[in-house]
Amino acid sequence: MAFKILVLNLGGTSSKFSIYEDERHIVTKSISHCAEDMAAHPLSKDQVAYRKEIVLGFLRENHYQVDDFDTFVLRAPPFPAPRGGTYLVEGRCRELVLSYYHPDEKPIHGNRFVLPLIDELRGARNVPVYLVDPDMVDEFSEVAHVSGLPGYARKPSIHYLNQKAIARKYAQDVGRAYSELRLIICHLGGGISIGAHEYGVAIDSNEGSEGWGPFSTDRAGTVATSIMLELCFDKGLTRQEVHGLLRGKAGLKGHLGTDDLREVERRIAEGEQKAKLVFNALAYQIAKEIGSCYAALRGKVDAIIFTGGMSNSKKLIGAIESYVSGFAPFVLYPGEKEQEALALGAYRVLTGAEEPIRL
Ligand SMILES: Nc1ncnc2c1ncn2[C@@H]1O[C@H](COP(=O)(O)OP(=O)(O)OP(=O)(O)O)[C@@H](O)[C@H]1O
Ligand SMILES: CCCC(=O)O
Repeated sequence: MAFKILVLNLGGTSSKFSIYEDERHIVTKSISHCAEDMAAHPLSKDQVAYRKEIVLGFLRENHYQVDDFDTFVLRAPPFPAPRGGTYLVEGRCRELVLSYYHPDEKPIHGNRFVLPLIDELRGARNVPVYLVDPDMVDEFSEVAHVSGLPGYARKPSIHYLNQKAIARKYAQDVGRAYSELRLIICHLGGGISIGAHEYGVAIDSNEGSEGWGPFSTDRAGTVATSIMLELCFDKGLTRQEVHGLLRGKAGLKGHLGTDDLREVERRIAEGEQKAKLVFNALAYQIAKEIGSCYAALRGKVDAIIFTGGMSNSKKLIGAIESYVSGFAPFVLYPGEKEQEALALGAYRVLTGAEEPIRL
């Protein structure tokens, strides 16, 4: 009997569900949630209810029931995982994952409420739940950790799961080992993370979740200290309001009222000058971040790889290329390899090929 694996990958604005039987992909459904649906389910607990119904619909469409599954595998929230691998969600690991769930607050990202959703789905059944290659695995070099503020190290926040899966896929496609390549990997999704990978190790990156780097669909990216001070102390805003502004009402959404790059492209095609300027600024900031990874890799780069939903945009890739095309060849893997990476990570531990990590 094959192991039946349900993969749940909830993004900020998207939901991706897959069913695998052993290593075999059966079906995937990918949904981009429209702004109206997100607004109709404003709190994290509302999102649990909303997306649970979508999962159940996906199972019905494909003639599966929740009880058919031997395991659930999830994209993890950004907890400080000590290393890459497959984590069993029990004990301390479970506590850490649940510490990101704030039912009565606006959700930051789907990975924050996916475990409560699974808990509702599995009920009393003791089905193992796994996480694979969590986003906050820290492989920074020693020098990359040092910030200018003593006591506050620079820390990575990259789409670790997808960055690693894409790096391995590229290595396989060119018939080389990931451990012998120097790569810049640009995950252009709801969030943007750009990583410098040196011989199989992500030695530096921007802070894709909450911090420095390019702005993204709805996040501000780098913000000057003086602006932070003004927001925190001069505007009478609460901590939650400042956070919501920087992550949720910034980036494309802040400038143009949409976090959908396809809509931005449509508006540019209709002649909207502001959309054009913001689009060009996005490409410019991404190119500059690629430049910083290029420096981290001492200018020796085998490929600059693009992945994530926004990598589908030929216009965006073209605009980035106009700045950094001379650095290294561009390689495109639009979308992501996260579903497969999650399923195979769970499969390895189910079959005993790998020990799960327990915290
Ligand atoms: N064909 C396309 N052309 C242009 N942009 C696209 C296309 N498909 C998706 N996008 C854009 O990609 C972005 C969403 O990317 P993606 O689905 O990878 O994000 P996510 O999974 O929600 O978040 P994250 O990648 O941070 O986990 C949106 O801005 C969307 O408009
Ligand atoms: C690395 C960024 C992951 C997220 O979108 O929070």
